[in-house]
Amino acid sequence: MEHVIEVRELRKEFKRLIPKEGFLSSIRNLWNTNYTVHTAVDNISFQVKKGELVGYIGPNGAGKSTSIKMLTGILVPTSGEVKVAGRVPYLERKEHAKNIGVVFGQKTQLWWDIPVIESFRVLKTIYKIPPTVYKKNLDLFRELLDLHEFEHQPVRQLSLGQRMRADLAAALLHDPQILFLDEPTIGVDVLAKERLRAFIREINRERGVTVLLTTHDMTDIEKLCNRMMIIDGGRILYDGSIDDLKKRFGGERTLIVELDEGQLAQPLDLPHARITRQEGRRMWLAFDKDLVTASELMLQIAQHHTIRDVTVEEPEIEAIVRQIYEQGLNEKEERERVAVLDI
Ligand SMILES: Nc1ncnc2c1ncn2[C@@H]1O[C@H](COP(=O)(O)OP(=O)(O)OP(=O)(O)O)[C@@H](O)[C@H]1O
Repeated sequence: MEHVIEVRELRKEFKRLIPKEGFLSSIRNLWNTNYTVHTAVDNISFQVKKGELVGYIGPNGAGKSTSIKMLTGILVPTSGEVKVAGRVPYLERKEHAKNIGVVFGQKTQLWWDIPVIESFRVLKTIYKIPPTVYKKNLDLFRELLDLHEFEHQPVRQLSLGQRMRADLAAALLHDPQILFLDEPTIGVDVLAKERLRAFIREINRERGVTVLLTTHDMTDIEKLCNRMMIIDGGRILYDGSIDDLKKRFGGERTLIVELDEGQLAQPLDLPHARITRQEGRRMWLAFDKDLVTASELMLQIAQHHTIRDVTVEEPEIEAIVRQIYEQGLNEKEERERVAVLDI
């Protein structure tokens, strides 16, 4: 299958000034040539197939925005290769722009003071969108995103959820093959999030638009993506399916059993489970699913106890990801490599 994003050994370093302190420091800083070099993206490699919807996650400062900026052509890499739809983004910015749509949740791409529909018309001219394509897309986005509610209002008057809907539509008017979404659900309420997710799913499935989604919201990832990449300290720590992530790092599941009154006096003898919590007649039993299944555990308990109710809790993706960030961060501290240059 065709790869629409190809990244090989991609690296981005930023120079940071080491400020001089003391007498006349602000003036002396004008001639300051002491820098530290910070590696924001550290030789990452990955490929994305046409039509994939990939989650790109990582803690603050991990290198997500820097990588997205290299993929969209805003930043020039320090070294390595990047190709999007067969083009090198920073070398062919104009042609590249026709292939991609970009939404930054924190910052609108629309003009603040003019009505949304006028911004769309400007984009139609900039991207030379044929009238039939423009009309077809606008009609569809009006229907899917209820744009008519606010399309004649200037962007500055819109709620955050409305603004995201307008930004999503704007990013897709020119039929791009690839959509980069940087926190598209940030700050919007639960219902509005659902609506944005439904739209992203629709354009991915129905139009085959490849999506790279950056978010801190694990529900976005669970509801939208099959594949997830975790970046930290500029390196990719995980690249695979969410199911595999749960299998590899999910560790324990929990069986919650509610026993009949008066049975708690008899101890539970379960070699492959341990009690992690108890409230009244309810017990939380952690178990490794590779050693014992939930139904085997229930049978073992039922030999000596009467079970009134039972539920199994899956490991939460949020907790797994938190664990990976914590472990990753420890490693990162060990390999902190900051070279001081005196240019
Ligand atoms: N223009 C710049 N100059 C110097 N350092 C930078 C610059 N842009 C980013 N960095 C640094 O590079 C690292 C990666 O930043 P980046 O913005 O890519 O992180 P992120 O994963 O997008 O974080 P967040 O989730 O907070 O948006 C950070 O340490 C950041 O301070």
